[in-house]
Amino acid sequence: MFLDRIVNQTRIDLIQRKIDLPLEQIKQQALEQSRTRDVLEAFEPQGRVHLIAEVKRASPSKGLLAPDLDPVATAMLYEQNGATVISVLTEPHFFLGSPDYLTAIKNAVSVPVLRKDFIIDEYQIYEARAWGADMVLLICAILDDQQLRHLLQVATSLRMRALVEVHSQEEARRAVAAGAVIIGVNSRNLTTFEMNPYLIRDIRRTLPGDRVIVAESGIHNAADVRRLARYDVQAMLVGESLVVSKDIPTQIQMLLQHANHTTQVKICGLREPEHINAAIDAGADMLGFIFHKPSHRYIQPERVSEVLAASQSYTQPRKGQVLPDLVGVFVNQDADTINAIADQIGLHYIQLHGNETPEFCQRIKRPVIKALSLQQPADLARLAAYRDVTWRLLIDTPTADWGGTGRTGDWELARLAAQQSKILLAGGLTIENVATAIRQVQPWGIDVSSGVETERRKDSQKIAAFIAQVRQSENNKQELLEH
Ligand SMILES: O=C(O)c1ccccc1N[C@@H]1O[C@H](COP(=O)(O)O)[C@@H](O)[C@H]1O
Repeated sequence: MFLDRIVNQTRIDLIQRKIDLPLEQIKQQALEQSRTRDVLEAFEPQGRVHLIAEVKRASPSKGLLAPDLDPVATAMLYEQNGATVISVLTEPHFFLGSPDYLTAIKNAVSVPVLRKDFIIDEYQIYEARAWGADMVLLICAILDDQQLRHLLQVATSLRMRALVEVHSQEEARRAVAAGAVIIGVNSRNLTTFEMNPYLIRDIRRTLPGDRVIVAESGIHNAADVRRLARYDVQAMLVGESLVVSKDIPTQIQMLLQHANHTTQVKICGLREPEHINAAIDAGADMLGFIFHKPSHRYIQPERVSEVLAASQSYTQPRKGQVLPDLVGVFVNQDADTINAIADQIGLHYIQLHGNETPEFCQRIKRPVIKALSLQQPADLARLAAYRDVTWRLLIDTPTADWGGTGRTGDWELARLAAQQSKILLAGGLTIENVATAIRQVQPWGIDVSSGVETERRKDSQKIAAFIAQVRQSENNKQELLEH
């Protein structure tokens, strides 16, 4: 198995390196280095997704990626185009890395540098520092609890930061218990090389809010990074899609643009497989199901699994396609019922569209989208009480029917709300008005139901046209930013 092979090889290599340069000497070299560059400072401002750009020639899962790559020139290009941290492979056998690359890169850039390697011994941390690294990778899968704590403590004693990598809930729990501040969720299983793009979503919501989360592996395109914006990661670690790119600056700008300035789209009130297909094929980010019985869009909870199973796009996504997240919409139901339905269907978010209080939101065991309506500027003050106990706020048109009425609200008030919080804008959005809404309100996401229906039934063509319109308005925004 790969992980065993690489750890064995690392042990063998270490024996020789420790003979060539004993621990006391490498420690001395480490201590003689100038101050580390602080990764956590580099991750300011919070609320945006930073890029850790990786310099690697090869990987065991993909083979030779970029045989002619110039490590220093590539790292400089990364920095010039907005990378916050440079990750450097130093492992020579499987990744064709080298300590020399790390030192040369550290001298050529002004951002922090990560030693990306299979660290199993404190000696390697002193080495990392001696070579110039500001941060080290610690992989939970190859360390027991005692080793993890010890290596974290050695890194801290050298004023280095550690990126503690996990690939399961159990490893995430261990990382937190060991005191890891920066936790990387690797979508790739290092034993089988299998990818699980949904792992970050599931692990993210169990991690304490005060940890810095890094998404690792398999980050290639706009849809990949749009998802990361939903999981509130502070950084994405990207290697392969950069080193194989023919145009690295454009690839970096695309990743950063879509991770930080894209508009999330939720298509709500779905009840039929063909409309789920249409939403997925068009690139919807979230699918909403209404569990409010008086609504004509009501769907029985047990029916949701059936319609998803009958949706070909959901059960057999195209290669590389990542499925949208599932949102359940509830109005003034009790928390136990909501939590039970969420578990039963596997909902990812709960939208509360009634009079639910901030205290009630805290009883929901999934990230909460709280719908609020704004009638006058004074109503903006109500948002504050919900901000810390919800995942996102949703601004909908005030109506007696709670929502889904097809009526637009006050976009000026919504714009003010969007300046304070990441909001979803809902209420009367249509193919015709959505571009204006995005331009005027600048919401984090938009939510539509009536506007993609014909005679009270979802309309696949309208769903596709609506999402295309949103993406088009983003392209226009990008062009405006560039000129
Ligand atoms: O759509 C419904 O029937 C509904 C019922 C009760 C609460 C919320 C509901 N829908 C939400 O309303 C907006 C969509 O509004 P519109 O139809 O586009 O005007 C969205 O947040 C839905 O989740």
